[in-house]
Amino acid sequence: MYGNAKTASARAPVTVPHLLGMKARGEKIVALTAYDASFATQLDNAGIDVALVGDSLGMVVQGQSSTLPVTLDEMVYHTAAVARGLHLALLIADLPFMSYRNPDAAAISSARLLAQGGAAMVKLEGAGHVLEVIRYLDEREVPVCAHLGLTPQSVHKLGGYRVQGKGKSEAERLLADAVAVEQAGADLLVLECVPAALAKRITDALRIPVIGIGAGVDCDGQILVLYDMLGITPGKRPRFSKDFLLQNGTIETALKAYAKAVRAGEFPASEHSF
Ligand SMILES: Nc1nc(=O)c2c([nH]1)NC[C@@H]1CN(c3ccc(C(=O)N[C@@H](CCC(=O)O)C(=O)O)cc3)CN21
Ligand SMILES: CC(C)C(=O)C(=O)O
Ligand SMILES: [Mg+2]
Repeated sequence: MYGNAKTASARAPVTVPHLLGMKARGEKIVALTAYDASFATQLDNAGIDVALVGDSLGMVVQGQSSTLPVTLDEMVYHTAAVARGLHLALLIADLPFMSYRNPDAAAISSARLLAQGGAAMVKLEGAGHVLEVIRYLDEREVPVCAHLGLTPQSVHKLGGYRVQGKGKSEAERLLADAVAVEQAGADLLVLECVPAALAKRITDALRIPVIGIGAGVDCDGQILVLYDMLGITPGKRPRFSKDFLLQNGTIETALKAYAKAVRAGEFPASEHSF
């Protein structure tokens, strides 16, 4: 049977070494975003492995048009709320825009997310100068999730929310960045909106687990924005998302159906991939 699908009471909390073991054993990692305590408990009850307090909360909770306005105070607030409802899934919190602009800022920001927010890991976007930040945090025992491909905090440079790594040189660059973040000490990598074939190459090249969103079925795990997979995000939803509430009727069964589909390699299908 799949790794973490036992009843909540029988399961042990998910840890960083546990996720590495899951990759080694070929068990898919199931992740979702969460922004409050009530949904956090729903995630735990459904056997979700990883909960991310994403800065996507700026868009789906606050109604902003990008993730850039989200502040560290807001991330700490939501992370602490999620932590109160979460006892099993590994809790990751996004470092918001500019909160990791240099190693010192990143350490101060991460300390707040871990100490006040109760997160077990922080997530940051990009490579380049961010490699030095990852190294600095890793040396200070802060678990780090890297995030490459479509990095929403770079929306103004990218020119929109578009698939990344399409050309040959862009693909090689992305693979090199992925190897570099692992080398710098990242414990996990989120790969967003990249062609499925490239995501598979990157996943095969890395020792650390790769969690995909719009990155095809061959990643070590999947993540979606919770409100997208419950069909409650207003307006246009990304093509890679799927409404699991529609066919399942309750939030509990929708979350369980998502977890089951990811573990069976049935989500994402080709229509959710690039
Ligand atoms: N509700 C929500 N879901 C998300 O997945 C999400 C957020 N918000 N906010 C932060 C970022 C922004 N993301 C996005 C937003 C839009 C697309 C999008 O519309 N993509 C096009 C593909 C464009 C192309 O083909 O290049 C799509 O049709 O899905 C993708 C990622 C992912 N993240
Ligand atoms: C979509 C995920 C990976 C994210 O970064 C967020 O929710 O902010
Ligand atoms: Mg984010």
